[in-house]
Amino acid sequence: MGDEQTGGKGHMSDAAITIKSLRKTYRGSKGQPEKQALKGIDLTVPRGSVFGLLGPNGAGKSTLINILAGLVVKTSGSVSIWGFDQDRNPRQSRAAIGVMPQELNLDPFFTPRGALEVQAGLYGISKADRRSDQILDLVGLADKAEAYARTLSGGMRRRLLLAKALVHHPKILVLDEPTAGVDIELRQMLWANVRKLNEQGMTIILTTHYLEEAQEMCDEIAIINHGEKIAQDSTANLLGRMDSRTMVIVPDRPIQALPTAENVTAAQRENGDLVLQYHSNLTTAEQVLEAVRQAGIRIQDVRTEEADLEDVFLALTSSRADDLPVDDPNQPRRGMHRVKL
Ligand SMILES: Nc1ncnc2c1ncn2[C@@H]1O[C@H](COP(=O)(O)OP(=O)(O)OP(=O)(O)O)[C@@H](O)[C@H]1O
Repeated sequence: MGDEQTGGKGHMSDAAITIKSLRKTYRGSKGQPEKQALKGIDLTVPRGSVFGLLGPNGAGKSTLINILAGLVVKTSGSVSIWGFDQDRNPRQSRAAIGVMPQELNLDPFFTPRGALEVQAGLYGISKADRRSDQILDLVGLADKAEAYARTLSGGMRRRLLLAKALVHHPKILVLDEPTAGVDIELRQMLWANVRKLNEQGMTIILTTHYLEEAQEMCDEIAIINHGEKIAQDSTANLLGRMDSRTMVIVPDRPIQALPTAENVTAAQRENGDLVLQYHSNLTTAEQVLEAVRQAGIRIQDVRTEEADLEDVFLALTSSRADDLPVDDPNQPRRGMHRVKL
């Protein structure tokens, strides 16, 4: 019935979160100009997804998340959480979402169990419905249930923040930079939990600076820049947009001259490896190899590297969206992890 009214696909109740024309302007204080942190964002987060919200520093991610969490008041626009309008149904929309914040602000005088009990009280969860021990167990804090928060390590505090976000069994869990500066063990615990919760049906929204992580974890990604959404697509489609390829060839002896071919950039690394860059919609791998043979180079070994989310991100957030970053193979690429020079 709802489908008839709305044409089906865009029906609010199909989405975990629907954001329309969301704006946030921070008032300038002490002579500072005002700051438009969000300039009219439209965003739909599908139910059941692991959704990545990415953007460079200052793009507006925290502002967006804090609006979802009810910590920042929007300037205009609408936010609907699990079908509940934030303004018209504040209680239901708040109950549908749990947020694990970035800051480790915990009351030092509470124990983890105490902190969860207080949180449950805030959400009006009856004693019989509380699952504090189960949640502490999930985040690996069962043995610290009675330790004071001030005695907990940074990692344990993060676990407790995750536990607090889960107390009221939200439909949607938001994680703001959950793995910034955490050790490998905690990172693995977090991702294992995220996967488990998602399999149980929870919608997950996360921001992360680790694009490899976003690529691995997220079904769908939105990229925001300067307060505007500049892309939203499935992770696979975003990656598919990039057709840049890098072929690295280990020649069997020092080379005399670089191969030349149209639309192919060739360079040599200090270790003698040959780096050829091309676009798969312009040039085939065979054409690249042919140019290599033409230059009299014999191949001892070869590998190719595809674009990853980092490339997509850089391409989209560089000043001209249609201007793919041009790689100088003699220079390490920004944040590049696969090409070791
Ligand atoms: N309380 C505030 N008052 C004024 N300006 C603010 C305030 N909070 C954020 N801003 C500004 O709004 C813009 C967006 O900030 P926001 O923290 O949302 O970005 P972000 O994408 O989360 O960045 P980061 O990854 O660095 O946290 C920035 O230019 C920031 O300086």
